Amino acid sequence: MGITITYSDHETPAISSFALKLDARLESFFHKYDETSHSALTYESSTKEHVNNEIAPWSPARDITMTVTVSSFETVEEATSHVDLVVLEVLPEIGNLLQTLLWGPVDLPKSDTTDGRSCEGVIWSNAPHPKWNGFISREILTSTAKSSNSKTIWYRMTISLTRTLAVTLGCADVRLVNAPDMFLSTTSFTFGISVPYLDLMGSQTAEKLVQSLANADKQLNRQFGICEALTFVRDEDHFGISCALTVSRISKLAKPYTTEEARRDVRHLLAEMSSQLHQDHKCVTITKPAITLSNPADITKGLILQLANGKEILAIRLKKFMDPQTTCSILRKLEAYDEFWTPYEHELIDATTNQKRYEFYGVYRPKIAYPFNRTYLEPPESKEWDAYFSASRNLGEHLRSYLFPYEYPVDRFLAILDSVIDTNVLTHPVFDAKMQVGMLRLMPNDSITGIHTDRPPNAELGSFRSILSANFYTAPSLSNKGGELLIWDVQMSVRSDTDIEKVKTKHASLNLVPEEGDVIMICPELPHAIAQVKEGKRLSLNVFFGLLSERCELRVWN
Ligand SMILES: O=C(O)CCC(=O)C(=O)O
Ligand SMILES: [Fe+2]
Repeated sequence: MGITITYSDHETPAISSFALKLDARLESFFHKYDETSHSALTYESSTKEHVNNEIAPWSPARDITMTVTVSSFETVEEATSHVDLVVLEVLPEIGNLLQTLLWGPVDLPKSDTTDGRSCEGVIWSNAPHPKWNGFISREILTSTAKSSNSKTIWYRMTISLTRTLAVTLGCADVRLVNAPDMFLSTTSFTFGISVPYLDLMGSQTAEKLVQSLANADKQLNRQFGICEALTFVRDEDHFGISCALTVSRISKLAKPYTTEEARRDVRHLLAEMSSQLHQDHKCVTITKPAITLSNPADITKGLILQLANGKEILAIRLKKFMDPQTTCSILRKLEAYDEFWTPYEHELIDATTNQKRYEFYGVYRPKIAYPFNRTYLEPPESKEWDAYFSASRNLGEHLRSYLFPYEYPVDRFLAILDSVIDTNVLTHPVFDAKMQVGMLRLMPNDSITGIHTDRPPNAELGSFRSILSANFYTAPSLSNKGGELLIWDVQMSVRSDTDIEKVKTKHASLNLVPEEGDVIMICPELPHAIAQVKEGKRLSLNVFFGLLSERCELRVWN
């Protein structure tokens, strides 16, 4: 059994001293637990690993997130025979322990019990803490699928320290392995809320905000049978207080959380907050959501159109699209061959002179893949175009053959997209040849990309109303290991360096932590960057799409 505690920011002195104190107490508890229980408990804390690592200057992370994950079962039989024991012994023990260690026993009333619409036995309580200015929410959520004889239990305690930092403590997740229906149909979305700093000066706004979110949050739980996490970010330079809210719906019916529902909930929260804060709606800004789909079949044409130009949603994540055991691990074998890789340079085009230059952003590509951006602004007879089309096999074909008998994940992804919106590999109109599809991108430890936008300047490719990109992530969970995908919800004039300079002074609107096997689609015309890789290597596979101006169809290339 493994327990991992991760802290997102060690640089802040308040956080590091808090983390070290908690570490010491937990370590001694886990040591005792090892001696008295039949199962060994391994304990890891991120404070041990990354104390000196730098946080990307624009990283919005200013909170602590500690996650305790308990997963000790390999087989259904084993899980079934132990689950009650584990739930009874381990969960209350860890939950109560963390609570007691930090603040002494607190009586959390089981104030709300609802059978929810789609899950059973949600116990949710939220209590103000007697000693300090904050609140604790504690959820025990169980869900039983009778058909598959499976049971899922979540336990989470969230502790928010008003105005200073937020902590999510103890997400103990006991999963039975034969419950694929349950996990396939879990859908969530994330959005951010921020309140301008001025309003917080000398006022009680922050406390009220916390309270109103807690109330709204309670209602959301009641309404949908969802579990959620709130994190608050204190950002003194720009926004004041901001918060990211992740809402997940657990539905046996595989019904995705629609954008309409997300919007309705955002409106609901906004109204709730405004009335409690006596504030004008305009003072509260709400960032657009990122949609997470656990089942790729839930993708729709509507979602893709909402992502176009970053107009309505900022990202679509397909969770665990690729199999870690096969596709991801086979692709990751390539990391070891230094001779396979060469620097990939990002193009920079001066908006006034139309001159291009290339800059190394810390990303490597396979030598056998000729980068399409080398052809930018080059005439058809140039050596760059010749190099792009002359290879007998392009990288996509190499990877398809390398992965055989496992599928090339881009093929399945394009087939799924094609079932909802016509999707074809772009045939270059001048060369009458198919473009390459799929670019591997390797970022070693410490690398970091600048904030950039992507749009090919070659008009002959077609007329596109929006560019989209999809990234397939092969690394084990990147959480707390850096390499987050940061997106700024700022509409740019085409290739404007001044706009990018302005963006650099702002915090990202969205900070996505890619996990092994995920695919994340974004609109790369919005400024985006990859935060510093802090551990291991970040290997991903990237594809670009153009949404045609005249027809609702996608063209694909790299
Ligand atoms: O690897 C990523 O997360 C983002 C890659 C990127 O820059 C893009 O999709 O345009
Ligand atoms: Fe990009």
